[in-house]
Amino acid sequence: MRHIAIEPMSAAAFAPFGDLIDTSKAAEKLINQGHCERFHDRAQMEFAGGRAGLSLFQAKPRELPYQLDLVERHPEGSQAFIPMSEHGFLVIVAPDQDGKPGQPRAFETEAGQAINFHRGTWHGVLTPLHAPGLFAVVDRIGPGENLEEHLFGTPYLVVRA
Ligand SMILES: NC(=O)N[C@@H](O)C(=O)O
Ligand code: NI
Repeated sequence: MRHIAIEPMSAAAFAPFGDLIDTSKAAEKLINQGHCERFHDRAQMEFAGGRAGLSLFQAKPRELPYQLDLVERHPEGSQAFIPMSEHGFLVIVAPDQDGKPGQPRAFETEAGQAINFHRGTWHGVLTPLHAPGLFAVVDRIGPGENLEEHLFGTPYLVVRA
């Protein structure tokens, strides 16, 4: 089985696929009488022909090595995964190659980080590595199909480098 080594997550490495959302860059605003830093407007979200939806996902934590059988994409909108617990999680993406996913890449976030897949980005489904696996998800609610799946002929195995 082909291996994918987990890469260190960074905004630059993830930029072709989406936004890494965290507090590493200084807050733009100090609000609430100085009691709160606002890390303002940190994701490029799209909800073509629909609206933004906020859902909770209760996902089963996975073990590493992780067998990757499938990636998917949302042609009409972005999708943000926001952990509701202080844990990192596994993020898998792939470039598009003529309508099919190219070589997948794997990242592991740090506690306190969220991600937003840009519209149409090939990605693995929500993959927690720690319980409770509870996430807020912001994505498109609207008419028409917004899910395209690709099953790999041969699965990949995601491993720590
Ligand atoms: N299908 C769904 O609601 N979730 C997936 O899009 C996912 O990326 O986990
Ligand atoms: Ni998705």
